[in-house]
Amino acid sequence: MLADYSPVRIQARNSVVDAHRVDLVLIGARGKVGSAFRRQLGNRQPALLSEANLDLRLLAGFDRRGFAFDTHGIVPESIDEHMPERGADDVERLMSHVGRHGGVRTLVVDCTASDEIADFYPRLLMGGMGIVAANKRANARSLSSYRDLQHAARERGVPYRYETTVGSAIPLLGPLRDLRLRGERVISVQGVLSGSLSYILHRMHEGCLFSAAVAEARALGYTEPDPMEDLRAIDLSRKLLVLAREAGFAMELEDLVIEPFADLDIASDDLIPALQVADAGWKARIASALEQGERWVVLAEASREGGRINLRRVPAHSSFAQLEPGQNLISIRTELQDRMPLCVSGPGAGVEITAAGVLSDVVAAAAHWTRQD
Ligand SMILES: NC(=O)C1=CN([C@@H]2O[C@H](COP(=O)(O)OP(=O)(O)OC[C@H]3O[C@@H](n4cnc5c(N)ncnc54)[C@H](OP(=O)(O)O)[C@@H]3O)[C@@H](O)[C@H]2O)C=CC1
Ligand SMILES: N[C@@H](CC=O)C(=O)O
Repeated sequence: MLADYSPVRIQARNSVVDAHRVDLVLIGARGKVGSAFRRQLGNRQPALLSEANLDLRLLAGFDRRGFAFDTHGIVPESIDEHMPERGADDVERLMSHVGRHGGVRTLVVDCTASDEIADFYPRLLMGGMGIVAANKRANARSLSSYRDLQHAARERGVPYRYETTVGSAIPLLGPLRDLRLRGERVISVQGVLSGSLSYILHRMHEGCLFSAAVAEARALGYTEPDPMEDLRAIDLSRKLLVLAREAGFAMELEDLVIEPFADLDIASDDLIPALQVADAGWKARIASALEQGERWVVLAEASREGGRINLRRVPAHSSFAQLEPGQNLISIRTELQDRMPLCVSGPGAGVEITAAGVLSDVVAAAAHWTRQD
């Protein structure tokens, strides 16, 4: 039996006796998105109980360093730097505990950027647990492993949602799925899909140096834990792969032609000073585009034939050049929406907005799951 480790245990909730309970296990509990998610969850728990009859309990939260668990639920904001150290087999024991409690639905919320955690997904889904992920890794592996996850979720009747993995909280993957369910074939997707690169380019067009713009994007929480994943367009290629697959294109990473935004080999620790070598080159490139009435954008696009990510000069009046710093814009062409493609836009990155998108996924997953009672 697992010991209860929680720093603060919640009070018993007797007011809504018929509430539908869903337990949450939060991974990456003290990361930027994970922490914002906990704050937002804590704020919304009473309203979700009284207005939506949903009793969302944080059963456990952990990261690489710490681990908290309580069968009654943890006060989300109470997870902090004093969380007990994680033991070697804590996670394994938590998973077996959850597995034994078949009556209570458990949603695992992945706010990491970890491959190790993505490795767990098949087991979680097959074990009857739902998943909400901000982590893109699992869906950006081979097409067959992407399909296996979809299949496992369907077969076990458990939710698997990852709306924030493309376009942060912009409703994109859900509407795309709806289009396909009603039989509308997607022809192509095209857009500015990276929040950090959108921000960095915007700031450079305003006169900011490249290295300083990257530092700002990192400080604002727009970049990946390793910002080189954004600069090399690795994160963006994961997003494009997920978007293309959700659009119905049978795409592998090898089908994408990827031009890195900045192809530098730099470790995360000394990143900003090392990036200064590229400042002058970027300054000249930006000046030359502006002189011609153009702006640089990083566009990602995919169709059945393949996909491409590249840095392009576009007229300054074009929609892709007019975006706010960090904004994304995605244009979806379908059989019925070809001449006038469907366009969605909004903040493409940011800690609070991403956490809000994760919370939306959690609420939607829990509401849908418990409706089956
Ligand atoms: N920021 C944004 O705008 C958006 C972010 N996302 C995604 O959200 C995710 C989180 O980003 P962010 O919060 O900025 O990242 P952070 O680096 O701030 O947080 C990552 C968290 O994951 C934990 N973690 C890493 N590996 C493991 C592991 N093997 N086991 C358990 N915990 C682990 C870390 O714990 P520890 O500190 O102990 O290492 C940390 O708590 C990423 O996948 C990102 O792509 C998605 C959309 C937008
Ligand atoms: N690093 C990402 C954040 C969201 O996934 C980006 O820049 O878009």
